Amino acid sequence: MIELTGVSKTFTLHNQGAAVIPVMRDVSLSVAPGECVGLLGASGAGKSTLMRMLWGNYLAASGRIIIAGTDVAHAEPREILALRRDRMAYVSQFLRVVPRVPTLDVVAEPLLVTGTPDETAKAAAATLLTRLRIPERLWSLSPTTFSGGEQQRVNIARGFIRQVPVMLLDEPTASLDAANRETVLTLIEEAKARGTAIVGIFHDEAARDRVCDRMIDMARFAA
Ligand SMILES: Nc1ncnc2c1ncn2[C@@H]1O[C@H](COP(=O)(O)OP(=O)(O)OP(=O)(O)O)[C@@H](O)[C@H]1O
Repeated sequence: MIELTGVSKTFTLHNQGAAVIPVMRDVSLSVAPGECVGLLGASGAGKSTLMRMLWGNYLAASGRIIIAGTDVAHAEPREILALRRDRMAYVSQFLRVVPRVPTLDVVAEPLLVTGTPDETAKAAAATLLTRLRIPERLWSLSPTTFSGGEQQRVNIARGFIRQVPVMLLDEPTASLDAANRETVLTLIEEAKARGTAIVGIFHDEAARDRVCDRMIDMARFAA
């Protein structure tokens, strides 16, 4: 479902004398449907960079990154957008939303854009918001003023509302209390059981031990 072959990445700092920073080289990795792979490595090892490459935000200097049939290392922007719309979800640590859009709509949006009827999408959003303990009185408000943990749960609800073949998770349990952390780990287990291939960064070791089938140490790919 996710297949990386010979991937390398360098950054060129054009505003600093075109300094070249090699970040990783020769990354080969495959993640099967239903498998969860955790990225390990010291700060600066390239975990976030790899996630951004999988998401199609950063180009690779070389290699192939095949995700659910699309080579994101070489795809046209419209192919990347189609992949994100239909086959891949990214739960980042931070919620980025258009101001004034109600929480229920923020969560339902990934379903609405793929043609799910309004009522069905909002019912699915309500179910997830309930599971993640966001009080109903907040659903009609924009999440921009929510607490860090509330925003993270809205982000998680939005990420898990569709059943997609590939998910990227960036510290999905970082600012959560025990009960919500448990819910998120159950959501991850449910996604795996449905066949979703997952790559994640988990600083929470117990969470990592529970949901990850394998860990990949980015030190292996140091450039
Ligand atoms: N946009 C960028 N431009 C230039 N260099 C970058 C950019 N993004 C990341 N880097 C560099 O790439 C290296 C890897 O960074 P990255 O954020 O992927 O590490 P990380 O393993 O996720 O670290 P952390 O655990 O601290 O988040 C760092 O040396 C960083 O300075």
